Amino acid sequence: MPTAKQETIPAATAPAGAPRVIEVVAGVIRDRRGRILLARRTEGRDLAGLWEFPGGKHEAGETAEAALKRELREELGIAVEPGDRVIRVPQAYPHKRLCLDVYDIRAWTGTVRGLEGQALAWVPPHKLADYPMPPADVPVVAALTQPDCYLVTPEPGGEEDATWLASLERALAAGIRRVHLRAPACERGRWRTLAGQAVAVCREAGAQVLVNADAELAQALGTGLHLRASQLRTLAERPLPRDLPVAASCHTLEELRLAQALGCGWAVVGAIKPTASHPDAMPLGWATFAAMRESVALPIYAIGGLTPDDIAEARRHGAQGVAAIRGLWPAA
Ligand SMILES: Nc1nc2c([nH]c(=O)n2[C@H]2C[C@H](O)[C@@H](COP(=O)(O)OP(=O)(O)OP(=O)(O)O)O2)c(=O)[nH]1
Repeated sequence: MPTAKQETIPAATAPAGAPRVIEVVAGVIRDRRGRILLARRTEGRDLAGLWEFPGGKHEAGETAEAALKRELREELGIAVEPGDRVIRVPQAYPHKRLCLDVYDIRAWTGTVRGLEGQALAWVPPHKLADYPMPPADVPVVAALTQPDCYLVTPEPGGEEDATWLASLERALAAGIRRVHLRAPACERGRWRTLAGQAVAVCREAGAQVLVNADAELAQALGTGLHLRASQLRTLAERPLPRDLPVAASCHTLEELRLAQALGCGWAVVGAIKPTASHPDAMPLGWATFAAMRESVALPIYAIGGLTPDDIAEARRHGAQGVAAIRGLWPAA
């Protein structure tokens, strides 16, 4: 992963007439119990009352590392050693555009104090989402608490079901913890049985499961639901209860906005690179991905010709990580 020592990267291509992008750097500071420090934005400032990761704007000519060290000394009275990047989130607000570049703090010394009158809270990672935060922080919290790989299953096709299930088990053994069960070409009866077996295998491994498109099958199996982009236009409300995840595949900003309005937990956007399944499709590329991500506050996986080797690049453009069929399915 890149570190804060690296130079600032230019933001996504700005739409014509868009305001200049403000570079903001923030740190994930942990205590010995693994809790993460949040600070509350004080009255009279933009986004007052919301909780944030401590940090602030770059001063002219400053690197991310220098800005982070200065901000955390001024705001909290601590000396920090920045580590790996968590995620860099391009985000548009109604009156400004910023890039929130978030780094893990590898080590720190001193006593944490709110030197600017800000309230502070040490928060266990699983409780971060309970704190009201600015839109740019939604992908940050997801990056800290949710899987960076989202496996999309390949069609079983002519393969034996047992062989396909054994491959799924190998993917889970390799660390996959979020699975999209997808086989639109599979005969329905066969798929219902195979999907049921796959859900059992995923649960055994502690992985979260979503089935593709079929809300009835998701309800029957008690899984989440991954919507096709076309379904976003037909649904008036979230098709599952709140405790079950709903996600969506999106190709346009309009679809991303529909996914957000519907209450999807995350989206998948691509194709970033050319893929074997869509060799003639024009790839989106990372800059367009980042420009799309700027306008919603959703965690977004990048898809299309990607593997785990692309996770750092994905995070650098504001993605939660990578979604893939071939890139995450073990070789036979
Ligand atoms: N430090 C920090 N800032 C964040 C986070 N999320 C987020 O949207 N921001 C925004 C709020 C601010 O607009 C900007 C950070 O600016 P700042 O904290 O240095 O400065 P400020 O209060 O003077 O900013 P402003 O009112 O002029 O916008 O980034 C976050 O998690 N941490």
